[in-house]
Amino acid sequence: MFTLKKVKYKDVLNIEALTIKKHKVTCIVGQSGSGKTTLLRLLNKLISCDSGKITYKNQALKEIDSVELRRDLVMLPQAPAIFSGSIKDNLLIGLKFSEKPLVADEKLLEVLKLVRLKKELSEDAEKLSGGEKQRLALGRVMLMEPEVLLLDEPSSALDEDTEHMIIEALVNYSKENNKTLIMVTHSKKIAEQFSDEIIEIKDGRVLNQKEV
Ligand SMILES: Nc1ncnc2c1ncn2[C@@H]1O[C@H](COP(=O)(O)OP(=O)(O)OP(=O)(O)O)[C@@H](O)[C@H]1O
Repeated sequence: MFTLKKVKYKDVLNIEALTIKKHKVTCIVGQSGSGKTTLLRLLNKLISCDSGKITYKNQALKEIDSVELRRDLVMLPQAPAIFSGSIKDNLLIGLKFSEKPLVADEKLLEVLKLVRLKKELSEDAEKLSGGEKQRLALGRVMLMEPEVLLLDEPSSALDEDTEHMIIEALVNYSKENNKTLIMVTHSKKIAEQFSDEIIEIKDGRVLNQKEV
């Protein structure tokens, strides 16, 4: 799905070769500051590499229109934005931005259940806790049903039990719907348990890529 060859980005990333497979769960692990977020941003074309080549579905990423690309991929940043308004507004905003058809409340409630958020659609989103906001943002991304989900520490604000539940639900959802899930995580335990492949980054380089 993605291939990277001799990719350099400033002094931050220097990747000889890397492949990320379609329909798999790939976890990216590594110390803080090792370049994990930068890698996701390169894949999402938020930034471009200084040299080397990245391809997506065998096409050079630089030749793919960013708007087209983002119909396929959605990235959830480490600190996702929550907008003033209700939970429903916040769930629908991703669909509105990407000009996708809106969905009925029933579907929204299904997604809330999936991310284990026991709240009413009408509740004020800004009053949610940090972990609840993170789950709401994850629900927003899942609702957009992209082919590829790029998630930057989607469970960093959650306790271990909730984290486990959410990641499990997310992985099941991805497998059942043939999604490609690329996820940065601080947790080696989560990576070992849920991924098909683990990419370990150290000082901007791929230290290890292994099938689990
Ligand atoms: N555009 C940039 N120019 C220069 N340095 C950058 C740029 N973007 C990121 N960096 C630096 O690159 C390093 C890697 O950043 P990155 O956010 O990718 O790390 P990370 O592995 O995701 O870290 P964390 O786990 O703490 O989120 C950091 O030292 C950061 O300051």
